[in-house]
Amino acid sequence: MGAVGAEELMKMEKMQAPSAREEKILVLVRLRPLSEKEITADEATDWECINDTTILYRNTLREGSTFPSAYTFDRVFWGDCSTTQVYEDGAKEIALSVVSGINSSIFAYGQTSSGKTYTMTGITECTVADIFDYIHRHEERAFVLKFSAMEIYNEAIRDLLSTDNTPLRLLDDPEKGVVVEKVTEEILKDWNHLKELLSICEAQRRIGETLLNEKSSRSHQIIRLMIESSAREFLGKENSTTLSASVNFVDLAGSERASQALSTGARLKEGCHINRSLLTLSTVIRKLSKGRNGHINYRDSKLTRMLQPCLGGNARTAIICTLSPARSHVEQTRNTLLFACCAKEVTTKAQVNVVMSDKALVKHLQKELARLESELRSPAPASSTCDYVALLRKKDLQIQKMEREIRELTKQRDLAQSRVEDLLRMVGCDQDSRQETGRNHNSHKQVSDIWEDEYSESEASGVADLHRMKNGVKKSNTTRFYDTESENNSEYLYHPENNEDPTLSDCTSSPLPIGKKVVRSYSGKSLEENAGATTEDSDEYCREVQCIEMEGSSRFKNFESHALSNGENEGTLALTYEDGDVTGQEMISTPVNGDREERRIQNGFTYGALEQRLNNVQKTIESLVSPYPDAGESSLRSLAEDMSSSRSLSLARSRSCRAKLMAGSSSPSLEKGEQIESTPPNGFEKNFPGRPEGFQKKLFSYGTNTSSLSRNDSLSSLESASIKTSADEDITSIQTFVAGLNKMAKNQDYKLITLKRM
Ligand SMILES: Nc1ncnc2c1ncn2[C@@H]1O[C@H](COP(=O)(O)OP(=O)(O)OP(=O)(O)O)[C@@H](O)[C@H]1O
Repeated sequence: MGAVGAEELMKMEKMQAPSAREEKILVLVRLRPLSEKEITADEATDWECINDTTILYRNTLREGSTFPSAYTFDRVFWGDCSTTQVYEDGAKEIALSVVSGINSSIFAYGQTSSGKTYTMTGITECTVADIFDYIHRHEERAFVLKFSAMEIYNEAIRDLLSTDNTPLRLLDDPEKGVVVEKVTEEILKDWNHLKELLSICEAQRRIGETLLNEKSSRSHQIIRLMIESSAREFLGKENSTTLSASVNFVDLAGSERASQALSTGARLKEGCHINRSLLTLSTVIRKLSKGRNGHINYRDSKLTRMLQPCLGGNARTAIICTLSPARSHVEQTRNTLLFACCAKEVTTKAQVNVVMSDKALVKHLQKELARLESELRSPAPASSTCDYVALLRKKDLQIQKMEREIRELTKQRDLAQSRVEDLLRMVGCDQDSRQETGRNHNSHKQVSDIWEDEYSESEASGVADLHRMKNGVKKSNTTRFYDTESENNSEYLYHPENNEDPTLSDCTSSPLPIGKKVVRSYSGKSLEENAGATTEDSDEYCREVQCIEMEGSSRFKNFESHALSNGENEGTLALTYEDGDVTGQEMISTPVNGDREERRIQNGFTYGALEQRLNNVQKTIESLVSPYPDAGESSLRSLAEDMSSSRSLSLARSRSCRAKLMAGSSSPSLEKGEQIESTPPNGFEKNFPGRPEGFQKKLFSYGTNTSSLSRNDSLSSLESASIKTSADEDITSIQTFVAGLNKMAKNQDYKLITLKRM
C-alpha cells in the first residue's frame, strides 16, 4: 500500500466510497477429527467431506430424511487439515483486508468442544503474523496496531487486558458506531508482544471444565486489532490522511446441551447465558439472511450489539463453523450447519475507512464554508424571479380553466340525470297507459300484437333499457329480444306468459316504425285472400319477403310463418309450424343481413313465445280477412304446375298497407278491395290476358310484391308468389298468369316461381 495523500485520498473517495463492497459472509466449515475421548467411547462418525465445499451426512436412514444430507459452503476443511490451511485457504483474504482500511471479522461458531478456540487461536496468530509481515514490506507507511481484548461473560463485558473486573459499557458513538467504553488498547509492538497479550487474555478468560471439554470457554472472546496507517511523507502535514480499520477475532462460547455437558451451578448458568446470546446471534443472522427488511434485534444481546458492524455492516466477515464428527453430537452439528446456511446468505457492505487529519479536515470545512457563503451573498438573478411569477400566473390560469370545466361537466351531468329521470317517469306512464289500453280496447289487442312484434324489436330498444332499469329483470322463463339496429345489441326480456311485450308503448299514439314489417304466411280452412299492398309509397317502404314452403300432405294444415325484415334488402326470417305443433325452425335469409337475423332467432326467441305471438298475429289477420265473404273456406286452391300436395304462401306488405291495417283495427269497416287494389306489373297484360277483374285485385294484393314489379319492370325482386282464389273460373287464368310470370322470370335469368297445390 502506497502513501495516501490529498490527491490520492480524493481518488480513493471517488473510487472506493461510492462502490462500497457488497459481499456475502464467507462461511467455512471445519470438521475436526474424533477426539481421544470420543474414540475411547467408540463414537462413530456419520459426516464426510466429499470435496472442498460439500459435507455429507451419510446416515440419513437412521435419522430420517427430514434434513438435507449434503451441505455446501465456501470451503470445507476436515480431518487433519491444519489451522494454517484453514487460514490460508479461507480466512486470510478477509482478515488481511484490515491493512487496506477495511474492517474485517473472523468468527468461530460451533458447539462446545468442536474446536473453536483451537481454530481461532491459530487464525489470530496467522493473521497477526501476516500483518507484521505486511508492515515490514510497506515501510513507506507508518502503521499503528492497537490490541484490545474483551469477553462477554454472563452478559457482562470484561476487559481481558485488565485485572479490573468491572463490566465495561457499550456506547453509541455517532462516528464510530458502538464502542466499548474504557477498554484497554495496547499498542502492539511486535510478535512477542502479541504472544504476551494473548497469554494474558487466555489467562483472564473464563474457562471451566465440563464433561465435554476440560477447558471449555465460558465466555465469548473478542480480540480486536485496530490498524491505522498513514503515508510517512504526509505525516504531520496539513493534508495527511489515515486509513483506519479493525479486525475482530471472535471466539464464541460453544452451544451446549445441559444434558450432555451435565453442567450444574455456575456452569449451568454460564451455559444458559451462552445459549441465549447464541440464540440471539442466530436470530439476527437468520433475519439478515432474509434481507434487511424490518427490525433486526441487535440489542437483544451484548454480543450482537458489539458485533453489529460485522453482521451486515461495514465489514468483511468470515465465519468458521466448527463441527464435531461424533454421532452423539449429530443434532448440534446439524444446528451449526443450519446456522452456517443462514450466515452464507447475509450480505455485508464494507468500504475503505479514511480518516482525515484535523488540519486537513479544518481546511476542507473552511473551503466548504466559503463556497456556501458566496452562494448566499450573490442573490438569485432577477430573471429567475420573473420566471417564477410567470409560472405562478400560468398555473393560476390552468386552475381557473379546470374549475370552469368542472362546473360545465357538473351541469352536463345534472342535465343527463334529469333526462334519465324524465324517461323513467315516461316509461312508468306508458306502462300505465298501456295497461289501460289493454282493458279498454281489448277487441283491438290482436292488432296491437302485430304492432308489438315490430316495435318491440326495433325502435323500442331504448325504452326497453329504461324499462329494464325500472322494473328489474326476470330471467326465468323469459324470452330475450335483441335490438338488431343497435350497435351494442342491447337486450331486454319478454314474458310470454303475459303475452305482453314490456317495451311496448301506446300503440295508438306511437309512430309507425319505418322499414319494419311482419310478414306471415298463412293457410287454413277458412283462409281468405286478404291484405294488400298499396301503390302509394310502396316503392319506398315495401319489403319483399320470401315465402315459406312446407312439404306436407294433401290435406290442409295449419301453417304459420313469421317473418321479420329489417330495412331495405334485409333478410327475412320464418318459422314453420305443423298441425299446431312445433316441428322445426327454419330460417330463410338473404345474404345481406341473414347472419344478424339468424343471431336474433337463435339467441332471442323461444318456440313457445313465438308461437304465442304468431297466434296473436294469426287472429288479427283472420279478423282482417273476415270482411271478404267471397273468400270462401272451401274454395282456397292454388294451382301448381308440377306439385299436387304442397302449398305456398307469401305475404308482402308495404308500410302504408300496414298503416291501413293498423288503422283498420280501430275502425274495422274495411271495404272489399280497399286494401287489395294494386297495379299489375308491366307485362302482366301481355302474359296474363283475359284475367277476371276481381282476380287481378286479389292476386296482387295477396301474393306478389307489385310495387317492386312495377318499379323495376322486372321480376328481379320477386322470389316467389302464391296465388289463391275462391272462384273456379279463375283457375285457368291463374295458370296462365303463373306461366306468364315464369316466362318473365326465365327471360331475366331469375329463378322460376314454384307454385304448390294446397
Ligand atoms: N481440528 C482439530 N484437530 C485436532 N484437535 C482438535 C481440533 N479441534 C479441536 N481439537 C481439540 O478438541 C478439544 C476442544 O477444542 P476447543 O477447546 O477448541 O473447543 P471449543 O469449541 O472451543 O470448546 P468450548 O466451546 O467448550 O470452548 C481441544 O482439546 C482441541 O485440542
